[in-house]
Amino acid sequence: MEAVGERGNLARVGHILLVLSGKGGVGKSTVSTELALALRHAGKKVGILDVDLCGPSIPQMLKVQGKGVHQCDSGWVPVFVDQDKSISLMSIGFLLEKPDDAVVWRGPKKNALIKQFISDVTWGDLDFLIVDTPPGTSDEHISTVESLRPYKPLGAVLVTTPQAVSIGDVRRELMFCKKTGLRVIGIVENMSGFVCPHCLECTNLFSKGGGEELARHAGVPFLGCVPLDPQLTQSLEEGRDFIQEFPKSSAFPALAHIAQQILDRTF
Ligand SMILES: Nc1ncnc2c1ncn2[C@@H]1O[C@H](COP(=O)(O)OP(=O)(O)OP(=O)(O)O)[C@@H](O)[C@H]1O
Ligand code: SF4
Repeated sequence: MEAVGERGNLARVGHILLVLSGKGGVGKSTVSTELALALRHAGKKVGILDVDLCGPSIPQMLKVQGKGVHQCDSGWVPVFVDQDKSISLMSIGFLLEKPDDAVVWRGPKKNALIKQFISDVTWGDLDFLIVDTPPGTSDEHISTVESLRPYKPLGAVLVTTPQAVSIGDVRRELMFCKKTGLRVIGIVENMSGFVCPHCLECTNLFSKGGGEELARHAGVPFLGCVPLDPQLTQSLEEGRDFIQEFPKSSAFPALAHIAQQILDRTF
C-alpha cells in the first residue's frame, strides 16, 4: 500500500466533503445518503465513509446492512450499493457482529479506526467521497480532518434544523471549520416545514429561515431547505432510492437543488 503522503487509496478521489451537524438527529446521515443518491443520479461515482461510530445508520438507509467487507492486498474493499458500483460505502456497521451492537470505545481506539478507514479503504475512482461524521466537534472530527487533509482540500456541508438552539450549534461548527481550514461549501436547513400531502399547504413546525439567515450572517453559501417529508422517512427506513422513486415528493426538488449547487461549487 502507498504511504499516506503519496495519497494511497484516495489518489483517484475527486472531492472530499464532510457532512457536519452541531447536534444529533437533525438529518446529517439523511443528507449524506440523499446527496450520494442525487450525485449518482447526475452521473457521478460516489463513496460514503460513515465515521459516525456510535450511530452508523447509513447501511440501513441504503439497504446494505449485514453485508461484510473483505480485505484485499491493498486494503478493505467497500460495500457496493448498486450493481454498476456507482455508490460504495464503508461503515463501522459492517464490522459489528450484530447491527444493533453498541460501540463503547474510548477516543484513541475510535481515532485509530478512523485513521485506518481513511488510509485502508480501496475506493478506486470516485468523483466524491462523502464523510458522514458524528454530531458536534469532538476528537473524532479532529482526527478525521487531520487524517484527510494531507490528501486534498476538504469541503464541509453543514446541516441544521431551523430552531435557534440548532442554529447556535452550527455557529460552533462554522468556528470549527475556520480553525481547521475546512472550506464551507454551504449550509442545509433540514426539517424545514411540512408540506401536507393532501392540500400542499406548508406548515413551519420548527419555524423557518434560521439556516439561511445564519448563512447570510456568516458569509457562507446557503444550499437550501429540505422539508419534512413522510415519503423520505419511509424510503430511508426501507432502504429505497428516494431520488429515483419519489420525484414528485416535497423533499425531492430541494435535494436535487442542493446536489446541483454542490456540483456547481466543486467543479
Ligand atoms: N427531511 C426529512 N423528512 C423526513 N424525515 C427525515 C428528514 N430528515 C431526517 N429525517 C428522519 O429523521 C431521523 C434522523 O435523521 P438522521 O439519522 O439523518 O439524523 P442524524 O443527524 O444523522 O442523527 P445522528 O447523527 O444523531 O445519528 C431519521 O429517521 C430520518 O429518516
Ligand atoms: S389543510 Fe391542514 S388538516 Fe387539511 S389536509 Fe392540509 S394540513 Fe391537513
